[in-house]
Amino acid sequence: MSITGLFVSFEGIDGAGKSTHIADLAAAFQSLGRKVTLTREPGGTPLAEKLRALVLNDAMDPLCEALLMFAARRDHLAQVIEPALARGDVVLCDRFTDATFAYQGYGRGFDLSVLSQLEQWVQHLPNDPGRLRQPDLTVWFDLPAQVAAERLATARVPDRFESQPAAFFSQVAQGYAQRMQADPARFARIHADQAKALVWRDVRQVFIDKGWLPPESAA
Ligand SMILES: Nc1ncnc2c1ncn2[C@@H]1O[C@H](COP(=O)(O)OP(=O)(O)OP(=O)(O)O)[C@@H](O)[C@H]1O
Ligand SMILES: Cc1cn([C@H]2C[C@H](O)[C@@H](COP(=O)(O)O)O2)c(=O)[nH]c1=O
Repeated sequence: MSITGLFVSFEGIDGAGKSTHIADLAAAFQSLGRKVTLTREPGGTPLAEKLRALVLNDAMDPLCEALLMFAARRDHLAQVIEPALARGDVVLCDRFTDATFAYQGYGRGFDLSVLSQLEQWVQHLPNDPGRLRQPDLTVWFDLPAQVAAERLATARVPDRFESQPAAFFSQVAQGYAQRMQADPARFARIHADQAKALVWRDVRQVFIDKGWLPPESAA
């Protein structure tokens, strides 16, 4: 019997708490005997990780930034995501294309129609060019920009994005809200301004409601 691959992306402004919960989700799926591919964007392949280092650290204009994000995504899809889904893995991806719309589109103000065109070019399915690869589920960690800034203040040295002002992240958050409005069935919005244990409870519940994880008592 073939197992169907599952593609889940995690989104939110920097410091929203994605990484904190992705590893626990991976463990929950592994305990069910599922093979998990844990990955991130930009990044996930040797080439895409090099592009990540460039976009996170080097000054560039918004078009260059958008092109590098999609170039990294193209390699990531071809080398990691599509093969993993074909094997039947659960792919847990820290950010995907919604981040490009939210950060480059809403944050930087870059033309959304150009981003849509790049999305068509990069994400068409290998065996069905008329369809785009999209996550089966996108978990959006929604956190006020000010709270995220406070969490990150002590956490690490900020990169090009993390050093943006709170106003930038409010625009990015608006971008995520628009993406969710355009495709509500794909999104689960998590209220990330709660204690870690409560955020985890809500994240886990989303997967239980989908029938992808068993209820707590049966786990
Ligand atoms: N619910 C929470 N309450 C308080 N602090 C939290 C909570 N969740 C995460 N944190 C802390 O906030 C910081 C950022 O969390 P995390 O790295 O998981 O965010 P992220 O969304 O992955 O960020 P980025 O996208 O920038 O990598 C970490 O120091 C983490 O321990
Ligand atoms: C995929 C993607 C990412 N970004 C930004 C968002 C973050 O600031 C960084 C990645 O850092 P993280 O700690 O791994 O979250 O990159 C972006 O601007 N556009 C994108 O498409």
